[in-house]
Amino acid sequence: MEENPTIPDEDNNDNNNNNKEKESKEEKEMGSLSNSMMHRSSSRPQLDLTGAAIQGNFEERNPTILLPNQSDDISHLALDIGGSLIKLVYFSRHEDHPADDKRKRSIKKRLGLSNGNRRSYPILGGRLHFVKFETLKLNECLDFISTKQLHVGGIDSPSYSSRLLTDENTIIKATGGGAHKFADVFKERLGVSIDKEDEMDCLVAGANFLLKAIRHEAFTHMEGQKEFVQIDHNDLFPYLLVNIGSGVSMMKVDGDGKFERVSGTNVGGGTYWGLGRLLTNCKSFDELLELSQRGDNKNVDMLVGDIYGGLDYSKIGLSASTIASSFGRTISESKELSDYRPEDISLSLLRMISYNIGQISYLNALRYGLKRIFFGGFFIRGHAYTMDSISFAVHFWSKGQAQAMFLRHEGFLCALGAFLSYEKHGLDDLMAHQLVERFPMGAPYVDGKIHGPPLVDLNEKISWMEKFMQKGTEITAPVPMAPPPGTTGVGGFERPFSMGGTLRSDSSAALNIGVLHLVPTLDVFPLLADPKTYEPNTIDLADRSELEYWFTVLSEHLPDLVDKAVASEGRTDDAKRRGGAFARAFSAHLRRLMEEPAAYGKLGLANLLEMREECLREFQFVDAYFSIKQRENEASLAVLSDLLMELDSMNEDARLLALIEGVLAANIFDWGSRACVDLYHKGTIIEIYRMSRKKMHRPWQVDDFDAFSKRMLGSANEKPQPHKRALLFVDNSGADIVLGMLPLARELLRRGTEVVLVANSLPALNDVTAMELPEIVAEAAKHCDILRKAAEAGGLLVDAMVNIQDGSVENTASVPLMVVENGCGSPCIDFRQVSSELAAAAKDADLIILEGMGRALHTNFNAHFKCDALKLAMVKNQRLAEKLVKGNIYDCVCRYEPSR
Ligand SMILES: Nc1ncnc2c1ncn2[C@@H]1O[C@H](COP(=O)(O)OP(=O)(O)O)[C@@H](O)[C@H]1O
Ligand SMILES: CC(C)(COP(=O)(O)O)[C@@H](O)C(=O)NCCC(=O)O
Ligand SMILES: [Mn+2]
Repeated sequence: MEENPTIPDEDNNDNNNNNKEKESKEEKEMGSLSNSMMHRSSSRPQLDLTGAAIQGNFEERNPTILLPNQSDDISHLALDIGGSLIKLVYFSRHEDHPADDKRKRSIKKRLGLSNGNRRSYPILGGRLHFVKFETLKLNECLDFISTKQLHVGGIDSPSYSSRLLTDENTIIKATGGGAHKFADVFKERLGVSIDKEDEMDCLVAGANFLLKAIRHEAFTHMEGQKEFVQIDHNDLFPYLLVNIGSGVSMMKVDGDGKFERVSGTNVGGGTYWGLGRLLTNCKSFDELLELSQRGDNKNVDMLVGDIYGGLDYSKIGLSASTIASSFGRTISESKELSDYRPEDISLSLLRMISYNIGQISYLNALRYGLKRIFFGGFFIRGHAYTMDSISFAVHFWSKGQAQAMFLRHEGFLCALGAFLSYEKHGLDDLMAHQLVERFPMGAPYVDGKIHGPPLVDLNEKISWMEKFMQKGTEITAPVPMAPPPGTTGVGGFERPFSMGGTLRSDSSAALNIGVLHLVPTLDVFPLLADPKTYEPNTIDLADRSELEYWFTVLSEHLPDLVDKAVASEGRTDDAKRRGGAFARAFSAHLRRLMEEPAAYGKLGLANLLEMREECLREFQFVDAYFSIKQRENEASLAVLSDLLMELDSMNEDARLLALIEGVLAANIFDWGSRACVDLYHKGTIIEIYRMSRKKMHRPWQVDDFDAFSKRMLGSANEKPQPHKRALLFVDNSGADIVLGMLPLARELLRRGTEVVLVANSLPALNDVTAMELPEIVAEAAKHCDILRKAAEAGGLLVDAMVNIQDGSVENTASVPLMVVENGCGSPCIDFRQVSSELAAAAKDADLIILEGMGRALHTNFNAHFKCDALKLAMVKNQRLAEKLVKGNIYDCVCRYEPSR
């Protein structure tokens, strides 16, 4: 029986019929602008609860709940049934109907993006889930598969109706010994046939896929430090792959499908767990591993010093603390097993096995001249000390020539390989930029195991959260450590680093993998100067003081955010409960990341800010700032014509300056900044905007305005060509977009530059979304002919679009103003993963303008582009201002970098 309370398996079991009803009611209430956004949210998986029944004993803590009519996902499943664990990889695709609104259709036509010019993927977006069970508990695994109906149908099944009955011919790919051993059980229990795939083929296919497709898959782990390794696809082979499962396999991998099993050892994970269980009476693997964390193996191991009377054997380079013989000390004393501490036994065993595997691996790497060794298999279990021990052994025996690397999906290589062996799924072509890993409340906390039945609805997920978080705080508390043992190393390795104070409890920090979202429509932004070296984050949270600072900022902002989110849904009881759950979930993620910053891959500030938005969505807050955004848009639109008149009365030079000032001043409307939110209590939107404009004195803290102005306006005797197309990455709603970016867009249009407004695909804080923009532009166009004509030409005005049939007829009176979505739902932007429409729009662009702190400072401040780039932002945080621009809060950045 698992210790943990019932927990969700992933992020896809969280909707219910109530929410469907709620959404449709809100859709009506909120009118057309929100329509399509709501649609997005309802594209989340829906659970059909009709006919749901509790199966088995009602008294049981975690009864299995059967959902006979569950029609959420169409799934595809592959298994690796090993000697110790069953690993399951399954794919889910919810019936997604991406809003095919007019804007999208029109922009697709305009940019020549038809569905036909991309390759067609049988998997058009979906998610890969990773789950494991103990092989001894095969029944739990079968129940899980049958509850989730994973064995029914496949990715090509058109609908649930075709899945009602198990197809006699349903075939599931499986590998591992159990694929042979348990084939009959699968036939009997689930009515499916097992299609056996070769384990070694799968192992290598899985490893190659992960190394190619997941950006932060491989890492080194030395002396407690985890560091992700950027793998160059062209320089991956050959390598040694060591899979430490129950037993150990060592493969020399020369390419896709090209490998040889060069060695192995029978002393592996099964040995540690089996022998450990006999010697310590532990009831679970994790318990055994946790014991080792408090162990001191010098009580069990015979050290060089024990043999040499406390002296080093320096002639052959062995210190007194070197283990001469694992468990060797137990022969010389007349002690019983019960006289030894289980902690010491567990540690001694763990080191014996890890060193042994490390050494054999190195010898094989040496034998075949391989520099890199990747370690996989669940023996490693993301355990810091195990990885340190293996790394040490490889480093020690190779005298620093070889390096051990580990894989985040360590134990799932074979299962993933089996999954990849299905033909036609198109997965093998997926690239890193088409995969987004998310860490819903569940995945990181369940350790890939299922501790109870899948949750039926969001309500249940929230209850679980309430229970689990209480327990979770216990679990995530630091483990009290015994004083670090002094003399337990192999030559010079006095003690493994991770045994020191920073050790975390591994019962909460087990599998650091999330759910892999496959998004084939994502692209690398084509205007990045060098995609290979591009790093979006300006702030690296590997720096402890940065992490602590931003942890505090985000934690302090949480109550206000919850309040906004709950208010955005009318403060209903349901919203309040979800708000509480969101706060708990996000805090838990923050705590987890404070414990181990690299737990979910390389961590930058942008990842934290995105995770906050994802967490809100997980608890079905569609748009927490919806009404605030509307209010600010209205207030700003009301004064737009006055502003435009004022601008039009200026000469060209003064106007350009006023426009840039206007963008910087209006960037103050940021509901993500603590300082700004405090300001809003002090005046109306317009008052604050005026105050902000008044303070816009040049020189700004970063001030390349003159260079930009020269490029735009030239000098008296030289008038430059206008840019052909500008991409304006817009930020916040209200004054920011209406009084800042739209007037700037208008100026560019007036000068004959096509303008593409690039906005978020999904809401984040008070950022304006691509869905909302056409309506805002339409309103603004009422005050301005330039905007109207350009918006018409760009197919943006709905009325106009009706007349010109989907915007296909060009209006030659003006260069077009267009809107594209960026593919993100975050206040920041990662240019390695943008929407295909943005990538297409970028093709003809020769100017990009990034606006706001999220997109121009937290991310991309140091990014280089192939075209001219202008980065505009007000720094709304004191510490960032000091660090980044050696200035103060409310200073401004106008950074202009001509094309490279
Ligand atoms: N929860 C667990 N239960 C049992 N063994 C575990 C667990 N977590 C990690 N392990 C370790 O992982 C090993 C199995 O690794 P795995 O890669 O799944 O191999 P196999 O395919 O042989 O089952 C076990 O022998 C044990 O050392
Ligand atoms: C979330 C944000 C990046 C949004 O800024 P924007 O891109 O809208 O200019 C920014 O508000 C932020 O960094 N806030 C946290 C810092 C603070 O509260 O001081
Ligand atoms: Mn913003």
